[in-house]
This record gives sequence, structure tokens and C-alpha cells, in this order.
Amino acid sequence: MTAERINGKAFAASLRERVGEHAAQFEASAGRRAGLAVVLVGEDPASQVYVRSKHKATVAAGMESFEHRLPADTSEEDLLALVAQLNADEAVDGILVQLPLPGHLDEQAVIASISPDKDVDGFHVTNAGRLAVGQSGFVPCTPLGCMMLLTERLGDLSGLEAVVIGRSNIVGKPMAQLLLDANATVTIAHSRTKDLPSVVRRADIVVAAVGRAEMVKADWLKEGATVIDVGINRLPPAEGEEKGRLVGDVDYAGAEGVAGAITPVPGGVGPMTIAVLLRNTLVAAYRNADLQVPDGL
Ligand SMILES: NC(=O)C1=CN([C@@H]2O[C@H](COP(=O)(O)OP(=O)(O)OC[C@H]3O[C@@H](n4cnc5c(N)ncnc54)[C@H](OP(=O)(O)O)[C@@H]3O)[C@@H](O)[C@H]2O)C=CC1
Ligand SMILES: Nc1nc(=O)c2c([nH]1)NC[C@@H]1CN(c3ccc(C(=O)N[C@@H](CCC(=O)O)C(=O)O)cc3)C=[N+]21
Repeated sequence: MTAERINGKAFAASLRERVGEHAAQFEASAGRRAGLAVVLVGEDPASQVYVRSKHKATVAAGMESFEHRLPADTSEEDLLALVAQLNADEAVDGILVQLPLPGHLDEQAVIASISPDKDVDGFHVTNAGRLAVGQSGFVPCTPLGCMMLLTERLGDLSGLEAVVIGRSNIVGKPMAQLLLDANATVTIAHSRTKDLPSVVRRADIVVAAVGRAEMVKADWLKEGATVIDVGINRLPPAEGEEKGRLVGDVDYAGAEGVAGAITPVPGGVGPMTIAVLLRNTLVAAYRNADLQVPDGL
């Protein structure tokens, strides 16, 4: 059996198109474009690539993109002052501070300074709390994108066994909460989990968010499982390569023979993250303008 390849890139493109149509309607009713501010501190090359693709996607969807690039030695005071200015700026609906931040900056303090109503990453404790108790807020983009891929593939998730590997605040934990809200039976595995292969083997749904190249092997999977690979890992360059290949947390080539469906890396979850960011920004814009958020956004 060869698993179906879940085409996140194509799904993300159709989501971006839908967001673009709603963004045009927003502009017509609000008299301004929805706006996303992205703050990048330092020159991390991977972060620069992400920030550039966010900017392009934002503009392509008919929204304003405000980019703020700050030097690596920016003080916390200056960064907090910029966030305060963006919180107060009526042209800015969403604020994203690219992580990781340089070591001298306190990420928790910076995230806490973002207005929860502009926190389109869903990282603020207020939005994490809203998700935990079932109130509407902003849900982190990567887990929400994973849910969209899962429901498109599986429909109703009620009663399915889901195993999330990883418990970070930005991926694993919110992912588990969304699966629970969708009535799956959820297990969260992490670095202290005993016998991870046998935990994963009972799963109808596996979400791997670890950050270890090709860690999840084919013989850990139940036949027919749906596998969502969040990991983005750059392998060391092979002979003759300038850059190493990008791989996920799952051994794709092996898993393909056992899984029912699987997301590739690249072209799976990554593009969904950016499309959902645009979606969250437009939702923020409707709410900030006191307009009804349209159905289906
Ligand atoms: N596609 C996308 O859009 C995005 C991709 N990513 C990628 O997803 C991956 C995870 O990101 P993130 O959640 O931020 O990472 P973190 O490093 O914050 O969390 C990793 C988690 O994996 C667990 N873990 C580490 N080693 C093992 C192991 N050997 N067995 C089981 N669990 C283990 C850790 O456990 P413990 O808590 O015990 O330490 C931790 O909970 C990364 O590759 C990242 O690049 C992230 C965000 C967006
Ligand atoms: N405040 C904040 N919010 C984030 O959402 C955030 C962040 N910080 N820091 C870093 C992580 C990582 N992340 C990705 C986004 C897109 C791809 C993506 O589009 N990947 C392409 C490949 C890109 C490539 O070729 O390098 C793919 O998987 O097909 C990957 C990873 C968002 N993150």
C-alpha cells in the first residue's frame, strides 16, 4: 500500500485564495486594508526566509504588510516600545514577532506585551487560556493548519486515537487541545515517554512535532494511520550539495508503505502555517473593525 500524499501546499493555496476574496470584501466594507506587522530581530537566515515568504503572501492576499527588522543587539526596552506602538496603530490588525528571539530577550515578556486582540500567532497567555476553556480567540497557526488537513482527509475525528509527539506551547499542546475539542482520544508524548514506538502504534492520527530528523519510523505506525509531519529539519549537506535537504520528523519513504495518508516536508504543514496566519489576520481585522467575521473564513 502506498499512502496518499496530503498536499498541504495546494490546500494552502486554496485557503490563501479564499482569504484574498474575503480581504477584498473587508477592504470594501471597512474602507481600509487588513494589516499584518511582522517583527524580525537579528539576521537568522531561516527566519529571514520565513519573514520574506510571509510578506509576499500577505501582499498577494490584498493585505498590508508592515515589516520591522531590528538589529540582533536590540534592547528589550526598544522591542517592547515597538510592540506598544504597533498595539496602538489602527492600521495594524495582527502582530507577529518572529521566534526564536536572540538569547538576551525574554520571549515570554515580549509575547505578553502584544495585545491579545492582535496576537494572530495565538501565543499570548490570554489566547492559550481561551483555547483551553473553549472561548473564541486566536489559535496558533501551525496546529490549526494541521486540523484543517486532518478534517479534510478524515471528516469527523470523533473517537479516533490521536498521538501528538511534542508538548511545546506553540505546536504540541494547542494541537492536542484542538484534537480533544474534535472528540479524538488524545495522548501527548514527549522526551520522557516510555516506549514511544508502542504508544504511536495505537494511533489512527499521528502528529509529529519534535524537531528530530526522520525519528518516527515506519514500524511505529498502525496500518492506514494518518500522519501529520510538523518537523522542519535541515540535514547536513551531502556531497555536491550546497544546502542540506529539508526533512520532517517522520521517515517519509518508509512511512509511505504503512500509513494511509501522510504530509510531505516540504509542501505539507509549512505552507498551511502561512495561509492560516493570513486567515487569522483577516479575522483580527473584522473583529478590530467591529464587523461580523464572515462564515467560512
Ligand atoms: N511547519 C511549521 O510551520 C512549523 C514547524 N515547526 C517545527 O516543528 C518541530 C517542533 O517544533 P516546536 O514544538 O517548536 O519544538 P520544541 O523544541 O519546542 O519542542 C519539541 C518537543 O519534542 C519533544 N521531544 C524531543 N525529543 C524527543 C524524543 N526523542 N522523543 C519524543 N519527544 C521528543 C520535546 O519533549 P520535552 O518537552 O520533554 O523536552 C518537546 O516537547 C521543529 O522541527 C520545528 O522546526 C515549528 C513550528 C512551525
Ligand atoms: N512568531 C512565530 N510564528 C511562527 O509561525 C513561526 C515562528 N515565529 N518561528 C519559526 C516557525 C517556523 N514556521 C514556519 C513557517 C512556514 C514554513 C514553510 O512554509 N515551510 C516550507 C519550506 C520552506 C523552505 O524551503 O525553507 C514547507 O514546509 O514546504 C516552515 C516553518 C513558522 N514559525
